[in-house]
Amino acid sequence: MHCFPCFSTPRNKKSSSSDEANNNEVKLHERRQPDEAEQSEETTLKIFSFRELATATKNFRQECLLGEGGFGRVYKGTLKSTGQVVAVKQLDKHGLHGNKEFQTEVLSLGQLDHPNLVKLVGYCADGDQRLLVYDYISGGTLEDNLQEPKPNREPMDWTMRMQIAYGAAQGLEYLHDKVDPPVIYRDLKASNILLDDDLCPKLCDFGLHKLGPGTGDKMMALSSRVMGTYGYSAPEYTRGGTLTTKSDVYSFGVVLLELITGRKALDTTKPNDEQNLVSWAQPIFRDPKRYPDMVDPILKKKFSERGLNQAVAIASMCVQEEPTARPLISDVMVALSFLSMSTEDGIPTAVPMLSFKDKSMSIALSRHDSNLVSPTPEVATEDDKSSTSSDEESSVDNEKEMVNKKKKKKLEEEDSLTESDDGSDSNSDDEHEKDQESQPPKPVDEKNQAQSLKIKYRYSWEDVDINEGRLSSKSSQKSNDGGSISSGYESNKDHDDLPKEKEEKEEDHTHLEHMQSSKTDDSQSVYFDDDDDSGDDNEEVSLHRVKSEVEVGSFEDDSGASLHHTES
Ligand SMILES: Nc1ncnc2c1ncn2[C@@H]1O[C@H](COP(=O)(O)OP(=O)(O)OP(=O)(O)O)[C@@H](O)[C@H]1O
Repeated sequence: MHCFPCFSTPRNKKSSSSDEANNNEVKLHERRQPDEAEQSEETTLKIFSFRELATATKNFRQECLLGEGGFGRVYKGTLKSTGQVVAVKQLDKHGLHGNKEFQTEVLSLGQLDHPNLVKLVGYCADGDQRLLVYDYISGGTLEDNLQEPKPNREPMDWTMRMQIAYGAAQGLEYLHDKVDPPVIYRDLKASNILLDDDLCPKLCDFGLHKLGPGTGDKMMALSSRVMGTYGYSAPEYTRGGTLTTKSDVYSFGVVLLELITGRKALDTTKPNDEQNLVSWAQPIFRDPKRYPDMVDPILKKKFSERGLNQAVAIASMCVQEEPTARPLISDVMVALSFLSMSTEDGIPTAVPMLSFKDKSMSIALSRHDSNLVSPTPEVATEDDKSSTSSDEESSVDNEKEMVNKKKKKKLEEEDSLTESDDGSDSNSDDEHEKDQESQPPKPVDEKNQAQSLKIKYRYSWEDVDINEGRLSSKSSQKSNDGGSISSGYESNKDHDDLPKEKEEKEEDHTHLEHMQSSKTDDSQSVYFDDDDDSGDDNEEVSLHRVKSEVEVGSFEDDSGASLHHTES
């Protein structure tokens, strides 16, 4: 897959020179990044004369016209000085800012720099002409690629679609979280996502209005004309015009749905009840058995059930009516980073819930994938609900005993296998593991999750290296056989593997602190919370190279919560 190189995080360059104009260029200091307050960046925007751009676009000839949008016409051009191919956006004159305002806005746009954003190369403010010059992106829009695939191009497969979603999420995450003040996109849609020749997505048309500082949920008042496109606009925005970063998350959810289904956000050629993609999808969200039916038929069922379930779970979270219920784009991005990985068997690795800033994403995904949270019935009993801490200690002893018994049994089984296998057992573990991984995920009994106090879980963690531009993963499980633990995590593997794997993987693990499991009022929910105020550190760990042993305590009930929390 060619797409990953452009997904890497841009490296910040240190600024050394001044911001004064130099040789037809304006040098500026980049907006401060929140995590690098003392570092400033330098970016360069070219100032073009109208004549230069007229030459580049053959005098804005019709044959160079790429299209026309809400802000004006866009032409393809070639800069005479450098030979660079560009897209020149000639802004409609009516309602344009004055020169100073325009420059201020453009200069701040020029500071935005991310591999998943179309780069602003320069601008022209000549007389009453206002033009923006962007890198030309040759692969067309996502909308065109989905709706009218080029004859010489294979239709986008499932993994490619998830990679496009992942790239778009990265661009949006940059605007929301890495730029200060955050930039609300306002008009995210499939026709504003351009694809390069490698199908790497680039968001265009962002930030054409300056946004004020946010409070709370980065709520920002809409100060200028209403934007957005029907079918993509969040309901709160359509109703009252209030824009937040969560409005962008809604639009992103619609784009993700388009990638999954191959349908348009709004398609007036369809029957009434199918015209609006979100309205059509809502009842299906509640019925996972119907998920395969919503997938783009062009994919010919070439997708994994787990990947589909999780992608639909993410999309359905994003398009929730209530903005605060929608996930953060950073969590969406993390989830998609896992769903977009190519694996040998085509089945995406399970998403480690530790990666998320917000619990809601873990909950939604765990409902769709027993690899994330899967209770084992063997130790969960009704009586356990009223257990005391001494009960729990003895339960730990019982668990240890059980683990030891299983370990013994497993060793005996392996011995007999070795004898009968004539030395060919070197691969047997791998094969055994593969067999188990290929098993369909066990359904999650959510009720049982919430009620059981002595649920044992094992956690399936991933080893991810996003920084190097490639994503690799391996799964491992680990249990706890010591310490006052009353619960752990469970993957979709059998418990029988547990002790052996523990021995094999133990030295690889670093410890992730302060994980809790709690029961909430909502009997459907199991929360995995980060108890540490410095949660960001943990997120940082999980985003980059996650090797963690997770140990989980449990709440007894809502009233007399007895939280057990052990670090080892
Ligand atoms: N940097 C670019 N490289 C290549 N094509 C581009 C570029 N920017 C815009 N285009 C193309 O120019 C056309 C007009 O784009 P523009 O973004 O102005 O409008 P739109 O996305 O069609 O509508 P809207 O204004 O509602 O977003 C589109 O077909 C778009 O794909």
